[in-house]
Amino acid sequence: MIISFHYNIGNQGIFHNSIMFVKKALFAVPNSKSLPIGLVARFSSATGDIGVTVNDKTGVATVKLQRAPVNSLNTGFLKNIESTLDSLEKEKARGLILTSGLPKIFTAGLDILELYNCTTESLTTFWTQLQSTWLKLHATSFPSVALINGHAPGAGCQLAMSCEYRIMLGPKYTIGLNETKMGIIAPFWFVDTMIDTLGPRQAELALTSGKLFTSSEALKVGLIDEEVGSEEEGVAKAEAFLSQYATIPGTARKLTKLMIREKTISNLVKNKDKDLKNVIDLITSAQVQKGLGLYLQSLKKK
Ligand SMILES: CCCCCC/C=C/CC(=O)SCCNC(=O)CCNC(=O)[C@H](O)C(C)(C)COP(=O)(O)OP(=O)(O)OC[C@H]1O[C@@H](n2cnc3c(N)ncnc32)[C@H](O)[C@@H]1OP(=O)(O)O
Repeated sequence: MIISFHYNIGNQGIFHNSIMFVKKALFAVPNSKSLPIGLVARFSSATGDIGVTVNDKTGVATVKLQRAPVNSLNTGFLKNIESTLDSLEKEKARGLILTSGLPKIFTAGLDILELYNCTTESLTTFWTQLQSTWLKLHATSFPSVALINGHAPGAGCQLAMSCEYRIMLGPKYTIGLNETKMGIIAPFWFVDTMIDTLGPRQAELALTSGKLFTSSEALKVGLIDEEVGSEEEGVAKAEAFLSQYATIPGTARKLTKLMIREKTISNLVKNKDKDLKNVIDLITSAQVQKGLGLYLQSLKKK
């Protein structure tokens, strides 16, 4: 049986039971409103929706990001993602498939509106939430797969790299850390994650040029693990990857993962304040604000 719900941890919490014969919801939904089974509810919200579907045979949760138009990551949406991960940890999920519920976009990365014309206070709230959400995703106790079913620039690539396995739908979409193209630099923990994923040589080439890789280029350099031709194929491959862990003792698996990721995680944990200061200094500078304004305009002109 599959248990599915949709939730949004803003003021308008949603519990959307779309599948009949639900015996019990596996996950507690903070601030949620119960709705009659079968009733479809949609609230548009600045904090986005997260659709969670749990396969109760395997314990694997599929988490679909849904914040139209491009799943850009603002404070509320990041908080929503973090709360979802907390629920999955609490309920001892056996695996995560992180994907998008929108056509063509995995996530467009950071919401540039959180960076443009921001105050030091709003940027601090935003960036602290980003650090916190990323630390949760990077250190999940359960295995994670990013099913990249659309473009994944900037922090979209960062979220994908933090999953343990990446499957990307080809051939139309791109993925990468494109910060230098925007005249900004990737934070050191994005850089660390890319070095962990690609090795220093390919990471340097990718980061200095702000390269957005096609799926086949990404496969070649090891930014993704598999390229697929359809979402169905992607789901099947993700499930196959996760199924190998059914027979591996969870604690041994988790500790091994954390040992490998420890350096990158503790680099951020120890240097959170320094990271925040770097971001505030860079993002609030007149030059970067001008560049971000032009970048936003260029996106809107298309
Ligand atoms: C010292 C450390 C400093 C740290 C600095 C911070 C690090 C940065 C990490 C980041 O993640 S920065 C963001 C990186 N992302 C991008 O550059 C993506 C930009 N967007 C696109 O390339 C395209 O929009 C797309 C994702 C390929 C989708 O293309 P599509 O043609 O489908 O849609 P659009 O018409 O372009 O966009 C629709 C709508 O969304 C707005 N939008 C797009 N991306 C963003 C975004 N990241 N943030 C906010 N808004 C975004 C776009 O302007 C359109 O708006 P409207 O015209 O409909 O108003």
